Amino acid sequence: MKIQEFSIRARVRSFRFALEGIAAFFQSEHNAWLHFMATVAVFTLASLVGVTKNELLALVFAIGFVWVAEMFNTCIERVMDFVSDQRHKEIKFIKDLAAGAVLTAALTALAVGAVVFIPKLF
Ligand SMILES: Nc1ncnc2c1ncn2[C@@H]1O[C@H](COP(=O)(O)OP(=O)(O)OP(=O)(O)O)[C@@H](O)[C@H]1O
Repeated sequence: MKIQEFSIRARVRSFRFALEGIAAFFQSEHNAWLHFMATVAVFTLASLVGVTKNELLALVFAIGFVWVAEMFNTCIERVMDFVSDQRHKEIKFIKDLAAGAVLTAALTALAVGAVVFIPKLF
């Protein structure tokens, strides 16, 4: 593989493609809007009840973790649909595992949210 020279222009281009990817995620996936609303709700609640810097960091990481898991899940679903439009047990395994990863991330975020908010609310 040819090693390319570092170029600010190429980096800016890659960054633009990444932003286009995020925009496409919002345009094509209803789940993106659900995550967005959940993200707004969490930060609104955090500002209302007041959180420490460490609690805020935990919330930011937990939410980012869910966003990243959902985006990779979407990539995996798209790749699988592109590879084959037939039903296949290997595709089922791959898609179910990717969905399981999202669920794991969401449960992790729920646990973080519970640890941060429950003592402040009850
Ligand atoms: N080609 C296939 N072969 C076998 N099983 C499949 C196939 N495509 C989908 N499935 C099954 O259907 C489930 C849902 O797949 P699908 O691609 O429709 O995701 P989705 O329900 O749209 O997910 P999301 O709500 O995250 O967008 C998969 O987890 C898998 O169990």
